[in-house]
Amino acid sequence: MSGDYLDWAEKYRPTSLKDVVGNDAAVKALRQWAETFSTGKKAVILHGGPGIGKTSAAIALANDLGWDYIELNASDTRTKDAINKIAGAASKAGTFEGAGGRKLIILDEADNIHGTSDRGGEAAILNVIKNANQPIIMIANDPYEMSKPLREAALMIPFRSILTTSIVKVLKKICADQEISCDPEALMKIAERTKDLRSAINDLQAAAMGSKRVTVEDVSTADRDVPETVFKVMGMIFRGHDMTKSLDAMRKLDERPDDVIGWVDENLPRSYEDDDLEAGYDAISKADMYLGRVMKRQDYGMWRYASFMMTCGVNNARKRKYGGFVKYSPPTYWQKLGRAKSARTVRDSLAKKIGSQCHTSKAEARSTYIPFLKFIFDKNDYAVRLSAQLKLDEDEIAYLLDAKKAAKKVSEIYRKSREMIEEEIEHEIDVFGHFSRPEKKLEVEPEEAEPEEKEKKKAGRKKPAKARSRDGGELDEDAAMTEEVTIDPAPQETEILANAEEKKEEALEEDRPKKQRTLFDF
Ligand SMILES: Nc1ncnc2c1ncn2[C@@H]1O[C@H](COP(=O)(O)OP(=O)(O)OP(=O)(O)O)[C@@H](O)[C@H]1O
Repeated sequence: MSGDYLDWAEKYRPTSLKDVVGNDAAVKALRQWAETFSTGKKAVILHGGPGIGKTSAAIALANDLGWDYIELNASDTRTKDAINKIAGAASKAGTFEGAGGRKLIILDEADNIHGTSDRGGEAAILNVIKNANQPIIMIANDPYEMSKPLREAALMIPFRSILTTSIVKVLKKICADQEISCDPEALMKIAERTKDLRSAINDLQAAAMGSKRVTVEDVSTADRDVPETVFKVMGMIFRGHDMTKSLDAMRKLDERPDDVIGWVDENLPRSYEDDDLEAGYDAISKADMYLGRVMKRQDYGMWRYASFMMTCGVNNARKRKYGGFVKYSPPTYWQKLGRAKSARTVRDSLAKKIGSQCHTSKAEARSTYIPFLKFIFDKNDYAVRLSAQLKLDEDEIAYLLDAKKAAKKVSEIYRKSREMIEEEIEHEIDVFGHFSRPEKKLEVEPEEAEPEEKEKKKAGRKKPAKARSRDGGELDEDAAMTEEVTIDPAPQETEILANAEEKKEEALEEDRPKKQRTLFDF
């Protein structure tokens, strides 16, 4: 196998019938039909659910028998011309023969032939089946969507879902080839939720993206993160054969049409090309127009047309067959909106904090103070002090610095500001309780004070345990203690005590680290 495939389902498509997993009876019947082609029916219909190996078996058969093959899509209006050409060429001996003497026509989506406006397609196929000497394999999910004459002209070979154990075997082989270590439980989980090998391979690829190990968590996270129903609807719109099913599925979704259109818009360019892409955008623009009318006229009946255009319209825009793995994503503008919203929240909480410190409105804080703060936050020293003063959290610091929350600078400023706040609290407690440091510095004691009074006063200062708390009860006790000290002093004593208090305050002031009192007091 060669080529650098992005799509694992394509990369691991079986090239020989012996590699087709499961469906042994169907594979056997197909081989027999091919080997007895000249005497039997000219066409077969391989039918069954999606992703179980119908197309793979057809291609593998051609490989095994050395036949050339051409893959056509029944829903493509150009198919009729192509088939006519092939049918015409087939009558000319020699020009149409592959290495093994045959050219196989693989006609995909044969059950969708009625979906085309060009009914001539079906007649052309019938004509080829009847007149040409070349084999045709028609692939269909639901053969009863095909006309009776077409069904009767072909041999019907049913394909069934693949056993979970067989799916696990295929996934294991892929893991080995990709050099990925994979929890058997994770493989089981992938296999159990689908009977379709293509989906299982896609799920494995999605879970293994960017890693060389796949765990159950990877598989479950993929489940959890994505609202699967939206993804299913995307699959029906971009890959489904029945446009009405996509509309029904969308209606059952718990999403508003104005949200679903974002999904369709996001995933359209990943799913379609060229003309299909253009036609798809055309359908989206019509859907958008109806959504606009809903808004303008408040006429929610218009949602019906919008929904129709974004599902059936986009589905019908597809004229070609697309293979390949498409990882559907939520609209990117949601992600942007999410980011913008969180930035708005941070800005508002910041404005509130500034507003209450500076006695200004939130709006004023937003328009005047925040830009100024952003400017002075460049000076690291100010940033720490301001962060402490405003008790900023990391989001708010990051906002002012225009940095990511995880940035080292942000966590550094945050840490230092928290230390500063703690120091400040401790200091306030000290001052409030009148203990420790001031005691040492205070040299002036009122000599005349009664020893008993002095004792009481000292005892009053040494009440740290209670002074630590600011609750009412303890304050009262402390206040009572002060009262005891100041009760009925002699005039001289009053003056001396007042002096002593003044000096004590001065000493305290000197001893106190420079505290920023207002936001802009540096
Ligand atoms: N039976 C199988 N054996 C091996 N690989 C398979 C089998 N079925 C599906 N696959 C894997 O899934 C991919 C898609 O399978 P395939 O195109 O054969 O499905 P399909 O039945 O034709 O589906 P659809 O009806 O949607 O076209 C293949 O490329 C291959 O990787």
